[in-house]
Amino acid sequence: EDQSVIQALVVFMEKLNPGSMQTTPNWGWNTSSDPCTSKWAGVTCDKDNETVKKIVLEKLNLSGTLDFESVCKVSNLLVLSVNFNSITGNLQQEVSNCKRLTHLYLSGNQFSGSLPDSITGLPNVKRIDISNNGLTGQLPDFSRLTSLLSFLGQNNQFTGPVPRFNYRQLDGFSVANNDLSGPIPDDTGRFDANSFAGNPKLCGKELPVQCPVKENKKSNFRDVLIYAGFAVLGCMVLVLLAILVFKKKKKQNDVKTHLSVKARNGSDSGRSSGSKNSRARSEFSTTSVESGGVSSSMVVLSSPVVNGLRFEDLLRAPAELIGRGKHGSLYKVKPDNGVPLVVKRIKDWKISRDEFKKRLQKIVETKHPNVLPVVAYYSSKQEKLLVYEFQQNGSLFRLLHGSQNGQLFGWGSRLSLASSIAGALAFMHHELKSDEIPHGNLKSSNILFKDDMEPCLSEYGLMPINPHDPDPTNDQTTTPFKADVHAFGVILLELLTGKPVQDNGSGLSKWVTSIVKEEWTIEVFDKALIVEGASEERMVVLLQVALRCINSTSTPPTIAEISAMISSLKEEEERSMTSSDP
Ligand SMILES: Nc1ncnc2c1ncn2[C@@H]1O[C@H](COP(=O)(O)OP(=O)(O)OP(=O)(O)O)[C@@H](O)[C@H]1O
Repeated sequence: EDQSVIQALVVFMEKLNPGSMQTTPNWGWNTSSDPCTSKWAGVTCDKDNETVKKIVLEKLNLSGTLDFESVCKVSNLLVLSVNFNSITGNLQQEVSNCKRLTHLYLSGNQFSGSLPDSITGLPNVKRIDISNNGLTGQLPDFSRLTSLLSFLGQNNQFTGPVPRFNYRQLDGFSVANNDLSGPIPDDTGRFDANSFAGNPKLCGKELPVQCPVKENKKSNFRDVLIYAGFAVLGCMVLVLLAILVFKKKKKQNDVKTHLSVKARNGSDSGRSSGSKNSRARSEFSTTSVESGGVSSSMVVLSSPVVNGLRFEDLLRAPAELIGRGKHGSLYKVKPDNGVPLVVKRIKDWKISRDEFKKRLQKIVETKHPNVLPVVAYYSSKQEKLLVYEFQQNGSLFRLLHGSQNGQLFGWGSRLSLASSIAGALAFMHHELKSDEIPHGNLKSSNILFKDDMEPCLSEYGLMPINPHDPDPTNDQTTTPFKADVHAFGVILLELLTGKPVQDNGSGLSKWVTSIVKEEWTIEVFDKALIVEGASEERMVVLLQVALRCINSTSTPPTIAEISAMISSLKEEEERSMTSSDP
């Protein structure tokens, strides 16, 4: 580090009253040594040992004041933690000089005074923990901080309203036990009463104190006029909308009638029995019945699940649209006295009937207990239908991001799911390599739980492989099999972070990679896993496996290699479970 920075750091430490700490061996923090090469206590530097990146001084009985002006001279400082000391005084507004700071931990001290507004000028800050201090005054508007992931300000004496944040983006938030007042903002979403408790002047739906309903009895003539104006405007918008919807419907209907011209059973589209599913049914039936003599084109596989199912039965049964993805729609269908099924309808797949049939035969032959079998399929020029058994226990996506947020989905189960799915995928890749049939659309909504909660891959090999797909994983050097490995890496990240995936997982993998670079890896893991006390060491290993799937450019590992790594990790986990008993 620069001599001037070293000097600033020494001043910073002096103001913290390190007292007897200075005599501990390897303490450092003096002008005659370098924080990186001499490894000062609590200091972490970059890989090349050139600049300080983290300063973590927790539980050291430090009692002075926090000199941001000095410490922020470290221009690359990412992490500053002084949790659990006895530091006093105000928080200087120079905190905002630490421009690159991502983590600020000041919990468990005796800071007083108000939080400087300048804190909202830290463009990269992700975690702020100022809980358990004696801070007062109003909290500033945090909505500018678009990188913020958590704010913990509980157990202080803040007053005034609950400030604005990008609540939807936060995974941790608390202002409990302060003296805040007024309503809690509408968009706090998944933060429950615990995040706000202990503020007697706060009101809200989930709090003991309800907000008063605003009464507006004295509406005068002007108000009436304004409302009338709005009402007229509203009506116009509604009429416009109705026209638009009507037009669209008409267009759709045109297509349907066109498609259903050849329908043998012309009554299908009009058979509205008055049940609530009738609309969905007609949509499914009319577009699917397009080809005459359909029975013969439907291949029903000899599975007890669909014993004797005929195409007509499928069309006659009530169908409910449950998904409309990039490649087609998904319907839940309950045939008379049969088990519930799902029908995937894929449109515009440029594949000949023969090729499709051959492909499906291959897929059907390749059976694995963790791959959901196709129970019937049908192909016509315009569309392909694939039938599976409906899985009532839902998908991995739902388990991780549904109402329970993965709370009850522990580390052991996640690791074992990863191992089963990797194993299944490795098997399928091995068997279908020469036919060049990868999964093609691997994601957490395509991992379903069977009745025994064993995970299974659904929709294997269904996706049209389009060479012009702008998908970054589909460049020339990337075979479709490699794309599966990449997608599997993204699923591992989802399991580890508990965060949903958008844009092909590139956002999530960038985020994880950046945090791992910061050497603050624990930050990426799902809180539920940390709370559970999952082995950090093994989570890090799985994270490295995930990053290898995602980041290897030229020669990514094969799924078989990945599968082997995960099973040995799982064995290690199992061994530790049996040996850790006292
Ligand atoms: N066999 C099944 N049983 C129960 N639910 C299913 C079954 N197959 C899919 N689902 C669920 O139905 C929903 C819609 O599935 P669909 O395949 O249309 O969506 P998607 O996977 O997001 O899109 P796409 O596969 O077209 O990219 C998903 O939540 C999926 O988990």
